[in-house]
Amino acid sequence: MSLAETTKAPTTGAAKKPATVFVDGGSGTTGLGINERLKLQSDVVMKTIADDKRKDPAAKKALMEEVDLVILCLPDDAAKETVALVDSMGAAAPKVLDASTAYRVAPDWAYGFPELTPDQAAKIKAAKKVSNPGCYPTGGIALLRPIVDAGLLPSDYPVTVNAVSGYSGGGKSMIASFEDGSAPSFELYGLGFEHKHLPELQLYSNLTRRPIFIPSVGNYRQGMLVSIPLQLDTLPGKPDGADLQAAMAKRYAGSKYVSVMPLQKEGGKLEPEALNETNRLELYVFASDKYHQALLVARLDNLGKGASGAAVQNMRLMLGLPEE
Ligand SMILES: NC(=O)C1=CN([C@@H]2O[C@H](COP(=O)(O)OP(=O)(O)OC[C@H]3O[C@@H](n4cnc5c(N)ncnc54)[C@H](OP(=O)(O)O)[C@@H]3O)[C@@H](O)[C@H]2O)C=CC1
Ligand SMILES: CC(=O)N[C@@H](CCC(=O)OP(=O)(O)O)C(=O)O
Repeated sequence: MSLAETTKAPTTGAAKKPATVFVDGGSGTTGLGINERLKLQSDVVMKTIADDKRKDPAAKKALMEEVDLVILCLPDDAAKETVALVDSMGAAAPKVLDASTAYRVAPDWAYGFPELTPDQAAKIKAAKKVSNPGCYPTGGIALLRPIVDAGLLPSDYPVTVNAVSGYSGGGKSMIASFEDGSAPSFELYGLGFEHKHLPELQLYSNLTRRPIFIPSVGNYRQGMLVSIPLQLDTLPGKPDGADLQAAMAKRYAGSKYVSVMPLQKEGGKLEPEALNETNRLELYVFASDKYHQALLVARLDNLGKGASGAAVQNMRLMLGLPEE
């Protein structure tokens, strides 16, 4: 057994000493958010890399030999490079949690949405490699999967997902363009029907037909709404809003971070920033019995349950630590 192996903390049950974590890409938007959250956790120790070595593969590898888990907060190509390093480490390899898009539909990775199904948290806990979900899919999948599983929405239904995000969702370059005034107040994007979140949105919602996904970004820093309109009389069995809300409430009963809100029949308003700085996700069903129409809406912080908050939730599962 190598020296590095002997330094690995147990990953099941309560750790006897603090677990060790390295955040690769720790100075980016998602990495900084994770660092802020980890400062509040006494059972996890962060190992940091010298600033002038932060893109040096040899320095990364040496650090990864010392830690139980590495969290990748990198662009996709850089994430793939670090995963190749991990794969070359044999038994000394740490567990990997990747915040990029690179491995979200890879069959040998666990998808890091613990609330997806009743057994997903156990899969994440047991996995060596976990992909942290995209922010928009977190909202879309959370709304769709329970109603597809319940048979209320056919898996080949023509689903449309609309969403708005704060500009921090685009990382350092988008933040700079909004904060220097060069970006518009609001814009639609992803208009080529190719947004990088579509594969995971379709796969983990259990949809056989590719959804239409139209994201947008507004001139505010963080917070997101993901909404899905439904013509209820086109669904087999003609469910009403209460049926949809009940299926979601059943799936997420007892969840610490996902809340299914009471059925909304009086209309109203929703703004995207209410859950900022939390790891929470709220799910709403707005419905009209008169017109047989419904709107499903997820509200979350794109930097919280949509990125860093979810990463810390997954990290704790992977390290065998209790929920925060
Ligand atoms: N922002 C968000 O809401 C979300 C982001 N994500 C994902 O998380 C990942 C990071 O995104 P985000 O934090 O927004 O991006 P940022 O652009 O804010 O940060 C990326 C960081 O990675 C660093 N970096 C780039 N290449 C390397 C390398 N080879 N080795 C070490 N560090 C490197 C960059 O440094 P430098 O600037 O010096 O190149 C930068 O600090 C992406 O894959 C993104 O898709 C996921 C969910 C939500
Ligand atoms: C507003 C904005 O630009 N948002 C980003 C998604 C943020 C996110 O979840 O990123 P990853 O899937 O890369 O992890 C985008 O649409 O590309």
